[in-house]
Amino acid sequence: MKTKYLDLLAEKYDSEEKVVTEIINLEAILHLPKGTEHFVSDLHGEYHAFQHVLRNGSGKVKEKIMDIFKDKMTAQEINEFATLVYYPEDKIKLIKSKLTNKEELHDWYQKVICDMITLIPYASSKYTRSKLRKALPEQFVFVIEELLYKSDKYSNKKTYYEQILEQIITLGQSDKLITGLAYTIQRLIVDHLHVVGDIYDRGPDPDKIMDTLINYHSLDIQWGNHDVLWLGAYAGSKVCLANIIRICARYNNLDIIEDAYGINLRPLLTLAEKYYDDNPAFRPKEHKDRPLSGHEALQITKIHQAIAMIQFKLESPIIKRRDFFNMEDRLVLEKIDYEKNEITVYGKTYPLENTCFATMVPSDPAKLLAEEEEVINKLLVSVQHSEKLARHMKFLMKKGNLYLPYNGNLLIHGCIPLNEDGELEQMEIEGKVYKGRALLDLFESYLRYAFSHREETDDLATDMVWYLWTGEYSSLFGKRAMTTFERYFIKDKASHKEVKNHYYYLRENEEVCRRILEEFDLDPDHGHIINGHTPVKEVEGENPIKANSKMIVIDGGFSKAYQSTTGIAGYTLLYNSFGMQLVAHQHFNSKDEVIHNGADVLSVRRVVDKEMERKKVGETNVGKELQQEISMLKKLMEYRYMH
Ligand SMILES: O=P(O)(O)OC[C@H]1O[C@](O)(COP(=O)(O)O)[C@@H](O)[C@@H]1O
Ligand SMILES: [Mn+2]
Repeated sequence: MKTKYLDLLAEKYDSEEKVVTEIINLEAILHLPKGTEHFVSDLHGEYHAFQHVLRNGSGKVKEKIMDIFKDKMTAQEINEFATLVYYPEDKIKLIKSKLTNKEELHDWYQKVICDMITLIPYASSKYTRSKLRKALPEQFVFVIEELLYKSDKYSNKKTYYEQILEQIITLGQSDKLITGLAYTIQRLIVDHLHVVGDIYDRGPDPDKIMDTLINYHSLDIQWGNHDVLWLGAYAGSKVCLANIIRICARYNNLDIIEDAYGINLRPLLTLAEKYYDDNPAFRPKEHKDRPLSGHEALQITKIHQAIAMIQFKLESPIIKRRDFFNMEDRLVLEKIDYEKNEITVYGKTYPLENTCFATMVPSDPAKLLAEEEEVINKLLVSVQHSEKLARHMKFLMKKGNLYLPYNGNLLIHGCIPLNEDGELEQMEIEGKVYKGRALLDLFESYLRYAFSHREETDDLATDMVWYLWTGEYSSLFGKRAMTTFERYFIKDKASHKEVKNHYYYLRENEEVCRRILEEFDLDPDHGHIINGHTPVKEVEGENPIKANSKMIVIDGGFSKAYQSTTGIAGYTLLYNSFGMQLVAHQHFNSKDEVIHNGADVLSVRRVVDKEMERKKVGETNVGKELQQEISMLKKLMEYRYMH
């Protein structure tokens, strides 16, 4: 090892005692049980449902409360207390509104603070004191530590402790303290969060989810195809940009574009008003909590058509300049017989309905009108100048990857493209053939390049981002083609079918999963593949745990739009030192219902895997890093102090 590095390290550890203390500390941590990992996916803008799952730790918070208080509290009291931990601000307000006098409130404060102080040591029993300290509300660390570590063996301090509590209450600090402690408990119960893709699209509040994630203590993200679409838009892909606006229009979510991200839709609206009218195929989806006036609905219908047509036109030149995308079938505008109003795709001819081709010149159907070009260019400027979007996209890049090997498992939103024999599918890019992990690494490097060269809009890297959204061998999409055009304009549903990559059938097979794990240098005896992306249809009896538990699919549909297909409201996964558990969530109605009725989402647990022996930090990713630190410190010890 370079002595220079050791000299630098010695600046931080400038005494023998400091080195020794750190080695002892790290060695000891390796023997603590591993922290709880929490996996979620396909959040699709459903901020409230996500918040609930995050705050209740997929049921873990209540479980810990039960462990401690089941003999001391009624079921009703446990519910109330759990709700307080999930939503402290709202619950405190509600309780206060019900209490009639100061004494009652005083007693309530006293009891609740004591209960929380009782729960915290249990919730933090896997952690070092220093880690617990970091999780405590900063302004109250001293007070809380006094209460947490109270020892009154000699009965000298009884009144001292009582006084601390009394002063907090009389000085009006209880609400703040209880709120802080509630968040401490949430944080202690989940050590690390994995978001296995698709934060964006369909639901109303992806931006709020991003803000939550930015403030979360520890997480990683595996991008989904919808996240990549947003990254692509920000990175300069006009076709990705057209797509995100189209999807927002379709789901009546243009507020995200206009209000949340401050992107100006006026030029698009002007164009839309000029060329389009009502059209049943483009009316926005209805939400019972966000009703639209007739006028608003009509406006969105027009915008939806305008941006969809721009999208289809923008696809054409990319398909033509990138032969190897192998997407000629998607040159749909050029497959239309404009006289007969029909289209021939995949060898079949269909009549078209609900067409809106006012801006199209049949002799050159993919040509953007000057007005359309101006609109999309202005939109791009607006997107790339949104401060909030910049913040969210940069975070998505910083915490995100296409896939992640973590603690022996492979986390990936979509798939590893396979051929029908279960071999890794090959793709030729710029004259070289790639497959498996190498293909994914290349995809990721293109995305990162495009992101850091936002001014380049038609280069290979930017086109590749769109390929990740919709290409046959994209690990995020993994279907033969996206039939968006057919879904709008062809009645026959057979034309809407999107043929899935073999992966989605072969992943039922243990051997296939084992080989994929090996491709990523993971141990097939212990690892699992964790996927999102394809809604698991519980109603039809589909099992999210596949291939003898090697494969777990956790897209149960947070997305309200998909809940009737899945029959549940999302899966999440927990992985602690005892093993892995899948949690199936029932419909989440509203936060208010939880706060008022203590009605928690009922969740059903299924054990995926049990550890034979409790797993320790030493066996985890973090443990490996700590071991490296220890070995450095030992070298420093020899070099500096052991002569
Ligand atoms: O249900 P919608 O919103 O029309 O979206 C359908 C489209 O979404 C996709 O399923 C992609 O989104 P997912 O990643 O959520 O599956 C496409 O394959 C399909 O064409
Ligand atoms: Mn997806």
